[in-house]
Amino acid sequence: MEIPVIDLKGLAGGDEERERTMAQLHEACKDWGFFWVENHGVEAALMEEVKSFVYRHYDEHLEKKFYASDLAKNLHLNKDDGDVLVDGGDLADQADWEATYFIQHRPKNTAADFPDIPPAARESLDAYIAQAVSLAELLAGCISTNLGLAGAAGVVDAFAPPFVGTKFAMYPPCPRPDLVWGLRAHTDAGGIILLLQDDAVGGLEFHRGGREWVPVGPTRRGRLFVNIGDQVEVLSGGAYKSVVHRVAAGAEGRRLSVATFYNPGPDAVIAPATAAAPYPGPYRYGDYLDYYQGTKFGDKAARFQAVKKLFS
Ligand SMILES: O=C(O)CCC(=O)C(=O)O
Ligand SMILES: [Fe+2]
Repeated sequence: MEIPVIDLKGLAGGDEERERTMAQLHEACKDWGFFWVENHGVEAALMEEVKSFVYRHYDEHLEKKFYASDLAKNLHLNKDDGDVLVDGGDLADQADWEATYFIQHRPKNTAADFPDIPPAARESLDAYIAQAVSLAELLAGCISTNLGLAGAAGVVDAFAPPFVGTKFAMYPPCPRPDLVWGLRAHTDAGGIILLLQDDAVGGLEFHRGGREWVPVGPTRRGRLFVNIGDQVEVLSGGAYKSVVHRVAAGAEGRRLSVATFYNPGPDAVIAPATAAAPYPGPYRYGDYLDYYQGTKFGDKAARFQAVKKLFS
């Protein structure tokens, strides 16, 4: 089965078309937890400008540092000596083969803290983020409607004031993809995640139905990829699930991804739609996040249980 592709143009159509699109979105959230969107309102030219910036910034500022890191040096040693100096199992449990940086956009824009971003790139980034936030808010509104969550219970109000930030990532070619992941399996802590990713190199995989790993594959036709995080699962009372995903390290070609997280603000209070659901809440999102930092690569159900005990 193919990952759903939702054409968001339908939301602006007549009643029937809009209803059909809303139903497609509901099915994608309920049955998959991840999907592609097209006609999403984020300009293709801006997407290209952001990607060019990420490549250039990596080439100029990050690549050398990355290959000088202990992780990269150890993997090269292994390869050259034909000798296993690092225990593979342990390494894959401890490190990710990725070069990343994070910029916060809301409530505060921290792009100015990065002197390496030239003004023109900064302008493209800001414009891209403004459109990405509009898209996230559109999806948040549709998700709330589909879940029957009105007013303060809806995603936008529950998250207010939202935290928005972007993780820029490059997954460099890896000499030993058998020893390490690009990014270990996890669910995302927050709300709605918009992913602008590579159109040539794949590696991202989602664990569908807890049974099979579904490769997302390179981006086609200017689409963006969307997945939902733990807070949408909690708000929905489990109607929608955040899905475990990981990134495989690849031997050939580097992979780019730009993940924009539309999350609750730290003081937002999150609670499940129905009291009967086996979910924590109400809790402060900042408390959830503190607990998540240490358990990101652990079991989600255990995390929900622990948060319930600790904070609800
Ligand atoms: O790089 C990707 O495609 C996904 C990144 C991701 O899952 C994350 O940062 O949470
Ligand atoms: Fe993720």
